Amino acid sequence: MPSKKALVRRPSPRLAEGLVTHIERERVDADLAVEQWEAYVTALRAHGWDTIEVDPADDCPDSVFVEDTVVMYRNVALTARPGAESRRAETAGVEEAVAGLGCSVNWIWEPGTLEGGDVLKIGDTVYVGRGGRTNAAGVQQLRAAFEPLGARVVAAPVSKVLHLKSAVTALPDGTVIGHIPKMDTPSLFARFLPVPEEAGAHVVLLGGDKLLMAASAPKTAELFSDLGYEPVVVDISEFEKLEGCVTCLSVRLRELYA
Ligand SMILES: NC(=O)NCCC[C@H](N)C(=O)O
Repeated sequence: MPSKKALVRRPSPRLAEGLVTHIERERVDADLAVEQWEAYVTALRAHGWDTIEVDPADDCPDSVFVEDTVVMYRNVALTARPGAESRRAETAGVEEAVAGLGCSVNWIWEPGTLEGGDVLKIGDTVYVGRGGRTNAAGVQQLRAAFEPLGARVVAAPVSKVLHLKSAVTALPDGTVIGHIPKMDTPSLFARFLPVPEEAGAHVVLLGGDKLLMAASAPKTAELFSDLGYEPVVVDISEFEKLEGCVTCLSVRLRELYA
């Protein structure tokens, strides 16, 4: 039986100090951010996901972006080693949470760096973005951790956006979706559908035809509806000001062993 659990982490009171790399800093409304985060968690729960709150990391401004701290493959959790030093303290609480769920835990070690936002899984293919936050040693360690378990790891250069999944994610049938101006190498993906908005490239698969998407991609939501999908739209404007997207606010655990 596949599991439907998702890790989430409440925003830090220091959220507004979060990192920005590829965009201009804008003022973040911390209260609105908490409301948006609660609505995001509610949307996951409404679609059958059992959400598990990782202990908050109030001193880490970017800790709400929990996806970056761990990568799951089957029952194995690979604890990330963020390329952003200010984010390294985030991993301890997440490691505790996944160990508590019975996962086997593995680590990215120095000199490797890797952030979960750079890892896109489509079946047993694991795409990994080599860019500002994930280095070559991180890619090698990801291969060493997951290829013996049956994964095929494909590395993709990322230079225009923060993470691989800022540029591409995938539909339930495995079609990769991306906004071409933000992609380095669209030709890497055999079955690819371009989308008209940057935020349209980000979907969280909720199950069946349902796609969790940001309100900032209305044209892409229309495109997906027209293709027979059901967009579930959430406003995450305050997280987008910090280069966050719908994927980065949770880690879905679909193959727990217990
Ligand atoms: N996976 C993601 O899209 N993570 C977003 C992280 C945003 C955060 N401000 C950062 O720069 O690390």
